[in-house]
Amino acid sequence: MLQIAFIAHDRKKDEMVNFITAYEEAFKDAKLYSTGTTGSRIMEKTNLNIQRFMSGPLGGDQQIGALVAENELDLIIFLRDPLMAQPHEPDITALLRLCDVQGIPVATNIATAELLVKSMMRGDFAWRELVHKYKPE
Ligand SMILES: O=C(CO)COP(=O)(O)O
Repeated sequence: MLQIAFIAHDRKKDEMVNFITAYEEAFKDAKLYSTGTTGSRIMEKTNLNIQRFMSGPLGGDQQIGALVAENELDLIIFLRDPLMAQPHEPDITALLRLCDVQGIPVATNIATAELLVKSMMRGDFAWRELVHKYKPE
């Protein structure tokens, strides 16, 4: 089962909710995670069940980062706000760095998110199942 995380900064939350609503079917068989407020907003508008972590500024990005460090996540959709400074910028940078360490597909804008989700729907993420299967203990 694919494991996916959703994160959106405040001014990107509507875009995230609209996107997930449009592609809800594609996410229904995955194990889903999110930061606190993003997850609440998505669950209000969809039937998806999401395991929510802390809100981003309170450590949610770091909690998702811990899953990335263990190579547990297969896809991250992280709609960042490029025009607003965040108090927890170091956490955001750390999360994206860990995605690069593990080679995890991560979308930071809606155009990339759409391409990755379409690719996931086609089955292009099968290699991630192998990552899980052969992960060292
Ligand atoms: O700040 C965030 C990610 O950096 C998102 O956190 P929330 O989903 O709790 O708003």
